[in-house]
This record gives sequence, C-alpha cells and structure tokens, in this order.
Amino acid sequence: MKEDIEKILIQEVEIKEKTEEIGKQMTQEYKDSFPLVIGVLKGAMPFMADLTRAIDAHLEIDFMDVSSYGNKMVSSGEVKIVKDLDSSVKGRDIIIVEDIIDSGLTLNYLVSLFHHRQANSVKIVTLLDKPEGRKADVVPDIAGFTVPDEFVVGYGLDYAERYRNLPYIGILKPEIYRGS
Ligand SMILES: O=P(O)(O)OC[C@H]1O[C@H](OP(=O)(O)OP(=O)(O)O)[C@H](O)[C@@H]1O
Ligand SMILES: Nc1nc2[nH]cnc2c(=O)[nH]1
Repeated sequence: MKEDIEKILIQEVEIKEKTEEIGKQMTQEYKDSFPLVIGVLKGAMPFMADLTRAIDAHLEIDFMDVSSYGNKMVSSGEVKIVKDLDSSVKGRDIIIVEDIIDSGLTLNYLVSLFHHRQANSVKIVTLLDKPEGRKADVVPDIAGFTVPDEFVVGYGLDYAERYRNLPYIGILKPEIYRGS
C-alpha cells in the first residue's frame, strides 16, 4: 500500500500534535457545556476517535453517514443520508467533525439540516481544509491544516475505499488513478 504514495503531505506526528492542540482548545471552549459531537462517516472516523479522546470535557458522540452523488473525485452537489443520527439535535450545541472540507457541499447540507432540526448552535471542526475546492460558502470554526487543490488520501480519506488506514496524509502516484 505505501508504495502507492507519491508524496507525504502531513506526517503522522504532525497530525497527532495538531489533534492534541485542537483538543486542548476545545476542552476550554466546552468545559461548561455538554456538546453533541457528530462524526461524518466514513472519512472522519480516525480523527473523531483521536480528537474526542484529546478533549477533557463531558460530551456525547454520534455518527452520521452521508454520501454525495457523482464519482469519487468530483462531487455533484447532491447529498443523501445513508445513516442518520441516533440522537436529537434539538436545542443541542453541535460540533461536526470532518476529515476534509473540499467543495463544502457536504457540510453546507449538514449545517442547514441541523439548523432545520433546531440545534442551538452548529460548529465545524475539520482536520483538513482545501479552500481552493470550494463551491459552497462554508468556513470551519477550527481547521487543522490547509491542503493544496489535490486529491489526498490517508488517515480516513480513501480512494476507491482504499488507503483510509494510512497513518498520514499523502498524494497517490498518478498511475494508481490511471490503473482504475
Ligand atoms: O466538501 P466536499 O466536497 O463535500 O467533500 C468532503 C466530504 O467528502 C468526503 O466524504 P465522502 O463523500 O467521500 O465519503 P467517505 O467519508 O465515506 O469517504 C469527506 O469525508 C467529506 O465528508
Ligand atoms: N479522499 C478524498 N476525499 C475527498 N473528498 C473531497 N475531497 C477529497 C480528497 O481530496 N480526498
């Protein structure tokens, strides 16, 4: 698997340090509230697991699985719910945890949905932000790293469901895309 990677953009240790830093910030911000932290499957799974353990405050976790129509690398903008939340967001302070914001279409949909469901507040925390990909006006409250306008994999992010288990963020060799 590792031989498919052209370049590592963000090393495992950098992700770990950044996650600790964000966790400390969120510990301060949420020490007196009881937020509902929502991980967006599947990509946010590793970040969600590491980030929530870096927050020393009471919180509740839930997961939502949404998928966008279109092929793997170009989103069409339509989002459908594959798995909905178990809990109600009504009156709750919501923190959405994402692995990446690219076009912003997924988060645009989720933020509107949670407001529609009468959440008290909705905040966005993302490990990666790719501002050059933006099609919807979404600004994260906390972003770990800004990445260039390239397709990245690892630490939850896939290409054709592979590479999610890489411990770092990287770019694939071009022949991997050509071969599929
Ligand atoms: O800002 P956008 O352009 O909407 O892209 C961001 C979304 O794309 C990825 O999910 P994907 O739909 O590939 O599903 P996955 O998490 O299961 O891989 C990622 O995890 C975000 O949820
Ligand atoms: N794996 C992966 N999924 C994405 N979804 C939106 N942008 C990206 C990206 O750069 N990589």
